[in-house]
Amino acid sequence: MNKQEAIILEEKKVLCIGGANVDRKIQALKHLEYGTSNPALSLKSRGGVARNVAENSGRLGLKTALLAIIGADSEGEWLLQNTKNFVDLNLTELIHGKSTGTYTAVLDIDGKMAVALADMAIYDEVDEFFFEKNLSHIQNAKMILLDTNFPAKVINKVINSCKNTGVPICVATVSAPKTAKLPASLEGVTWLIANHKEAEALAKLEINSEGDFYRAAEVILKKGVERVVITREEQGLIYFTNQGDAGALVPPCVPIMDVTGADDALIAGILFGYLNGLSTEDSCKIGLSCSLITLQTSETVNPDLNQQKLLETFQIYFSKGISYP
Ligand SMILES: Nc1ncnc2c1ncn2[C@@H]1O[C@H](COP(=O)(O)OP(=O)(O)OP(=O)(O)O)[C@@H](O)[C@H]1O
Ligand SMILES: O=c1[nH]cc([C@@H]2O[C@H](CO)[C@@H](O)[C@H]2O)c(=O)[nH]1
Repeated sequence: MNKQEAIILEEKKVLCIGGANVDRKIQALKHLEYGTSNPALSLKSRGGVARNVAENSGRLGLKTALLAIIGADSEGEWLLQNTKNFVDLNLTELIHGKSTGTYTAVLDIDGKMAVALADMAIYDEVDEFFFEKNLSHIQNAKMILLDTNFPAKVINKVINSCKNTGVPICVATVSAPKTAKLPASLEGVTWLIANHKEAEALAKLEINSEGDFYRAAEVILKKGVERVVITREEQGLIYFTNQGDAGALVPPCVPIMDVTGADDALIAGILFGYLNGLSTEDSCKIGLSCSLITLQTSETVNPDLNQQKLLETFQIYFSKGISYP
């Protein structure tokens, strides 16, 4: 049996492509005062959008692999050790002479991010050769999750491959500046998940009202996306599909420790619902349940997440009228 046949025989996986970072979070102990020193508490956590979605998905029981690059340094080793129990890391490469990506966020007393810095020069090392080398895995995935950490050329090639093969793909926009790396045509994209600022950047319009959220979603759909989700912090999210389904979902109020990673948990939950045959609305409710679980921990991925916890949270807040898979 050659390598190609072995890949096809293997159980298909959700392949997450993009960032794997070390997160450094500094939580203010009182309301932040700018231009002076603030008392704070520091925390190091596993991060990177693709890695976070992969870990959350793995914890939910989906067979998941990560296509990422990390530095051949102690931070990279720490990341591998803390990811390998949930995610197949065979495709994740160690790069000598480059530092593992870091994300440093300053959080206000309420757990909301005040400012964050992304030191991720390592992702510039990802080139078309890296894509070609991994093409058979991309073509044979059950589903692709693609974030916008890698260079535009690579992002473009992954989206094109999915368009040509019909492998479903979910794009996570990551940040407003990185949204600019996405191609003008998003044909072949099954899900696109963006926050308020990322949706503004992608749709090239300001979102100031309820109607503006739907206007932005419509512009994004016109680029060829099948389903778009725009998240909006405590107001939850709106979804809009090219089949004409649309709606707004508002989560319940829960005590918040740290918002970092709530979006990545939401994406993993949406993928879990979608791959289990749920509707767009119900997949989004599963996603919201996962983000509620993440908001209540200071870790970027809640180590207590599992299918049982998801089911309990989902039933408490959203069970009415849904047939859970
Ligand atoms: N304050 C909050 N209260 C309740 N839910 C929240 C809150 N903040 C975020 N969420 C949940 O997390 C989801 C994603 O949050 P948000 O819109 O802030 O995206 P994001 O900025 O990409 O998130 P992240 O901070 O994880 O990068 C929301 O759709 C919502 O379900
Ligand atoms: O440019 C980026 N900023 C932030 C992240 C990651 O987002 C996560 C929170 O949603 C966090 O873990 C950070 O590493 C990234 O991968 N790229």
